Amino acid sequence: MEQRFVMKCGGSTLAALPASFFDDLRGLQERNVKPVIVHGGGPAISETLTKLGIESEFVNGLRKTSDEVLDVVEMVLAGRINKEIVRKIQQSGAKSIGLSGVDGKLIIAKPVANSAEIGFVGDVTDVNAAVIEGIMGMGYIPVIAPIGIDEQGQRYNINADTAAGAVASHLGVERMIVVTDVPGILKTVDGVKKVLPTVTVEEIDAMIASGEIYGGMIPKVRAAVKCIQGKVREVIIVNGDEPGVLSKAVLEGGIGTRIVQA
Ligand SMILES: Nc1ncnc2c1ncn2[C@@H]1O[C@H](COP(=O)(O)OP(=O)(O)O)[C@@H](O)[C@H]1O
Ligand SMILES: CC(=O)N[C@@H](CCC(=O)OP(=O)(O)O)C(=O)O
Repeated sequence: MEQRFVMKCGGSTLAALPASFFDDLRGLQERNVKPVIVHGGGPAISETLTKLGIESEFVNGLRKTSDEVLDVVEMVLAGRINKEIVRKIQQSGAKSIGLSGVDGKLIIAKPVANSAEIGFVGDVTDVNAAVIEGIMGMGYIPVIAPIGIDEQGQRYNINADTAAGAVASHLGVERMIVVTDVPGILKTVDGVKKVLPTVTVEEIDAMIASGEIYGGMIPKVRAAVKCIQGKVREVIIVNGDEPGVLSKAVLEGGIGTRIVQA
């Protein structure tokens, strides 16, 4: 039976993902375990902004996005990064189509509550699941850049974890896998950092309050909590460096941190 999952690939790890990672992805696709990829690329956006003499500013982890910054975000995410992932998947022998949330009105967005302060940053209001399902139905792996659009045609920059969680929820997949540069959620126990195998929603709230979860991990766990409150059964946070990480996470378990309802 076909199984589907959403995979979020963070900018922290994209450049370092080995060819074997994409071979693993192809292997899953061949076993009827079908991925939908949503990617980030924060570091690459910041790098390009620096080259253009534009400073990067963040408010609670979200990039302040003027119209000028939005052009760069779209250029880097929907252009360079998106096509790089599509090329790597194709090199592994699988089929892939890259698009942004603008294409086919895939990701419908509205301004975030504090948009007066941070500009064109969006929250997802709807996902056009039929377009994604159509691409998957043709045997292609969809690769989605987190740019949203509203009914007036305005573009929005969306945090990639938030976008991935919304895609997972709207597709009603069983599982979301968040690929990043750490082996899971880390907690210091007796002075030693350990990967937590499983974390519940209550534990996450406590770890954010105590500062044990901070920075880029916050949007991940918030997106995870939101989607497991819907149809998604589990979210697994893993390190892209680990050999065979995807098939282990999907088929075997026992890797990374699983975020579960209770
Ligand atoms: N409790 C935690 N466990 C692991 N990583 C954490 C934790 N709290 C914060 N982090 C940070 O979150 C980072 C991953 O988020 P981020 O850099 O935004 O990655 P990505 O580009 O993959 O979205 C880690 O490299 C780490 O610095
Ligand atoms: C609103 C907002 O902050 N958007 C992010 C989108 C990219 C992203 O989320 O990339 P990572 O997954 O690599 O962090 C940004 O502009 O950096």
